Amino acid sequence: MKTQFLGIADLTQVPAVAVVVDVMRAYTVAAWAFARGAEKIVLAGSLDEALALKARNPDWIALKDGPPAPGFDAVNSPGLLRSVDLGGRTVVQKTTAGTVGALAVKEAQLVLCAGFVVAEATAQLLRARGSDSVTFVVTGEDGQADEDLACAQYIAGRADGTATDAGEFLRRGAASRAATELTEGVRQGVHPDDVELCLELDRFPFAMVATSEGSLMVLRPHAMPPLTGEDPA
Ligand SMILES: O=C(O)[C@H](CS(=O)(=O)O)OP(=O)(O)O
Repeated sequence: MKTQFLGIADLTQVPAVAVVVDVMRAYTVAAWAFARGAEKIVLAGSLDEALALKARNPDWIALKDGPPAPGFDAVNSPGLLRSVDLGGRTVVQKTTAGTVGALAVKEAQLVLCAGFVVAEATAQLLRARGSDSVTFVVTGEDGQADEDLACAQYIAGRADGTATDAGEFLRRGAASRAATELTEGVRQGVHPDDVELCLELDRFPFAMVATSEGSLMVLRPHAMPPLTGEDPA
């Protein structure tokens, strides 16, 4: 499998297959939203768009990163979201890096959004699709976020059968600047368990697929069957 790892600003062409990685915290949060029952997540391009969508659909849950803000129902924290019942709800998510990265590749034939919590399911879906060329979008820190790059490299390895041990990749996530900022209170809208939750390998058995639905980009879970027999890696 041919792979490239690019920051959002480095995307000069529409990739055929894109895996948008945001470990801390957008796509860990998205996975938790689905685990808590959300039907779908609309990825908003701006705070104004998120608020406009919420105004048109008052039963939707508007979520943003940073501190709580008027008009929004939730923040971008897996630790805070994990106790919220989202059964059947639509979430509108706007974050600094993760949602921006997905919207930057919305023309791709296949867009997956990922973090460590859905790593194996994401790799499994890439294998199932027979993807021979995959662009990983490293969303954080202008493509330099090591938790995102580590997760992307791990998924790439799992997808092409070369990676077996997640330990070093997870250690890089734990040592990343984002982890430090979340732990030391630099970022806002944080629960003390957020870093640990973002580094839970394969917590969920689904990949997350983003598709265009009318003018919106919509993320949905894609259940993957449990692996049987030989480990493909
Ligand atoms: O919520 C997060 O941790 C970040 C926001 S920031 O880097 O703290 O400004 O958003 P994300 O898009 O999930 O990386």
